[in-house]
Amino acid sequence: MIKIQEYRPQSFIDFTKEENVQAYQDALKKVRAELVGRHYPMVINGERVDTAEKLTSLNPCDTNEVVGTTAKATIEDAERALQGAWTAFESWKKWDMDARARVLLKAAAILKRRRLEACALMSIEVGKNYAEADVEVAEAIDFLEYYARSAMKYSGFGSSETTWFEGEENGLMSIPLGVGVSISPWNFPCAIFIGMAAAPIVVGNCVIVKPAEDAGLIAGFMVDIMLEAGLPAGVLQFLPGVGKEIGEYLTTHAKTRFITFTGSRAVGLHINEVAAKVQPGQKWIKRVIMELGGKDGMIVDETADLDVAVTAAVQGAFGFNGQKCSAMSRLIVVDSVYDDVVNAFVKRAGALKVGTGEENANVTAVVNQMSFDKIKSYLEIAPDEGKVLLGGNATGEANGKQGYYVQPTIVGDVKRESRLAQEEIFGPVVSVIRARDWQDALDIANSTEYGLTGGVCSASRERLEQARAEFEVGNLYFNRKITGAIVGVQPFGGYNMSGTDSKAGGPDYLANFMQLKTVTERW
Ligand SMILES: NC(=O)c1ccc[n+]([C@@H]2O[C@H](COP(=O)([O-])OP(=O)(O)OC[C@H]3O[C@@H](n4cnc5c(N)ncnc54)[C@H](O)[C@@H]3O)[C@@H](O)[C@H]2O)c1
Ligand SMILES: N[C@@H](CCC=O)C(=O)O
Repeated sequence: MIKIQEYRPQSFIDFTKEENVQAYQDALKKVRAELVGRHYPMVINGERVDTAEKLTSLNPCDTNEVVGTTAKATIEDAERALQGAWTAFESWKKWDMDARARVLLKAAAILKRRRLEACALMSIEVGKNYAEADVEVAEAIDFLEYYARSAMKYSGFGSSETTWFEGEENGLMSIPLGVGVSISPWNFPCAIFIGMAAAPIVVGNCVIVKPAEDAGLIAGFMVDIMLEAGLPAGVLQFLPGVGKEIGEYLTTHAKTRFITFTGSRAVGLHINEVAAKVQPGQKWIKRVIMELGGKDGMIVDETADLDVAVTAAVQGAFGFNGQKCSAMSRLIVVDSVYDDVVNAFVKRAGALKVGTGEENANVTAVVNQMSFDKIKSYLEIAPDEGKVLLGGNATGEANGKQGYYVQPTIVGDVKRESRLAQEEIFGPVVSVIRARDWQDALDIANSTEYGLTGGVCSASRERLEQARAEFEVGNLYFNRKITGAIVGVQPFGGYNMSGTDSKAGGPDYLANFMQLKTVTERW
């Protein structure tokens, strides 16, 4: 077994220190000189292969800027990648678990050295500010480090415990599934992208990775690191392309053994449906692991520390412009403290600066035109569904730059059953809902079809214990923000329509990508 230190999450960079801000700005210059304008081809069977058509990544904070391009895979490319991955599987599955884990550890080491480059690239490609980009790259390093260590417990015959039985040897072997497809979103294009690839790979599977259309460059950057770390040809097939085309082809394909998907509820449910249909020649029931959207609520009751609650609300709602599945999009406040909480929340959110990721603004542009239009459509109905207390406009401009800018928006007295209170908007828009009392607040919190993150700000032990038992979410937080789960510390995944609760960054996550074989030998 490899001798390595116990897993410890990465610490975050302190951007209150001038030298760290300077280092970030130097990285932005380096990335602008070396990565912006670059083209990433596909990687199939270890070869870089290009396509006639390309996908273009735009800077959302300055839509006049093309950040770079990737190949746009065709159905034929997808077929070749799938067949090639099955060939690679024949040898990769026989690699020693430690040897596979070593590739992840090496990739983590390279990423640590290139940490600020990865951050800077995301500031330009998806508009993350410094802290948001840093937290994400730290998470990507953590996934690699954590899954490498987790894999070791599945090494060898009898790696899972069975009960002793006289006269026999019994053992439970964990074996990889085969070739799967990993389809990722643009909002965590480094951490989720690499976490969903590294986990199946380290336990012996081969994976076709299909990044989101808006974030192909950071995905290409991460693939380069995995290859530099020594991943053999065909184990990780990089297939940038359009979800509705190659994503659809691969999820429907008879030779796809598993699908790991993170993205919207609509696409996730569609994939779940097509994957369930058995295709001619298909030998297995496809395993589907999916993490979807959220409409996450945080309750503030009359016993809460107001300052703690408002800080948690601002961080949870507006971090990366509310473009997190975990974002606090519903603030549920009990009537007796409603005015105090909401006034303080509006005041604090009103001080947030809107601008580019590169300028390290608090709130930057949302990712693309479709997202901008969708958020705008919710802002249009906001005055009918509540009282707009802050923002309310999709300006499309900030500090002279054209981009997908939306003002931080707070809508008060939103009705609990309204669209604003029930549908995932995925932008800097918060619905505040007035509850009669604590029990009413908990009922409102549980009144959506989602169940990803949730929070309670309260000093009442009794209420916290009730929420621990009754708040229906996969990740529940007390007296802090409801975003920012750390690998190994807060395993992440949702209930109900938020997903299959696979708990990325948790102790059992790798089991999603293995099948168990019980072997008995009578002596
Ligand atoms: N629960 C979580 O852990 C988690 C984490 C991040 C994001 N999300 C969710 O992701 C969503 C935002 O991401 P998005 O806009 O990229 O989501 P999306 O569903 O639009 O796209 C996700 C991926 O699916 C692909 N895709 C689209 N149609 C497809 C099809 N028919 N077949 C196969 N693949 C297809 C896309 O190309 C993309 O790579 C939000 O709903 C957010 O809550 C959830
Ligand atoms: N894991 C992240 C959210 C990922 C979804 O967008 C968090 O905990 O905030």
